[in-house]
Amino acid sequence: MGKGKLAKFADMASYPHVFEYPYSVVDEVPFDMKGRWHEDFFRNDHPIVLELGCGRGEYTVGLARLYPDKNFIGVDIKGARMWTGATEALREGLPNVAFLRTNIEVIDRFFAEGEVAEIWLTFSDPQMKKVTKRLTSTYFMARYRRFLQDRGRIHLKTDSNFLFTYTEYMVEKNGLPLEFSTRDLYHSTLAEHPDTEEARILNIRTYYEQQWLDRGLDIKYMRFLLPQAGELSEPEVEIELDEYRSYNRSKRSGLSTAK
Ligand SMILES: C[S@@+](CC[C@H](N)C(=O)[O-])C[C@H]1O[C@@H](n2cnc3c(N)ncnc32)[C@H](O)[C@@H]1O
Repeated sequence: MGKGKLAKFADMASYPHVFEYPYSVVDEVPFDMKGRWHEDFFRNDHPIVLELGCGRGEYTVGLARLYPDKNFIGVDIKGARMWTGATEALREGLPNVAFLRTNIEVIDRFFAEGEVAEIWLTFSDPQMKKVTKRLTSTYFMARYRRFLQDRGRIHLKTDSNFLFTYTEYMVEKNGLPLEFSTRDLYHSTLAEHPDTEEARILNIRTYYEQQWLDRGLDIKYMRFLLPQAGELSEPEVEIELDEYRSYNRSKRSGLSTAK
């Protein structure tokens, strides 16, 4: 039988590579490692890559295996999910993996200016009702800028047409350099070049990704850079909502488009 939540939480509290700072304690407990992840935890100067909303941490662990010369930190608020990746990394003895359990809204409290090289957003909730909750909104981009290197790379892998379309508009409106974009990952680039490094990276499948693939949905992927210069502005566009999300989402607004 699998472990229950309490046993997972106990494991997490004892893991040396897991840092737990949910919103409720973040004001009271100082975080001494801001600006010191290289020196105090990884003990190298390799680039740091975050997976925001990592769930079970498939990308954090999968990328860490592929790139021993980079450091990976999975971030999520759900400890029982994160336990899976954290336990795998520990069992394999991966020295380049950490997990941070916190709310992404306060992510800039944990990293100093320029400390992070790349961000992965994997199957993030599209947050169709509220733009400031969307992880690719300019609200979050402004936060990422506080710790991401100039022209740091952001990867978005998603099933959501809404989130992908919104992000395309956001990138275009702000003139962010777009490195790559596809609306049907597994029937285009990867199928044509299965042996490339890019294919190895993009073939890592997350828990949510597998569920959407099983339903026959196309997986979308884009990669863009976030320069430090220039003011960011929100795109004012109406985007069609993802209808299928109503299957497993309890509340819907009844609208068919959103900004
Ligand atoms: C749809 S799941 C995707 C999980 C994983 N990336 C995957 O593909 O299987 C979204 C994840 O983001 C986390 N999340 C969403 N908003 C968050 C926030 N503001 N702060 C921390 N975690 C958040 C949730 O807890 C959840 O695990």
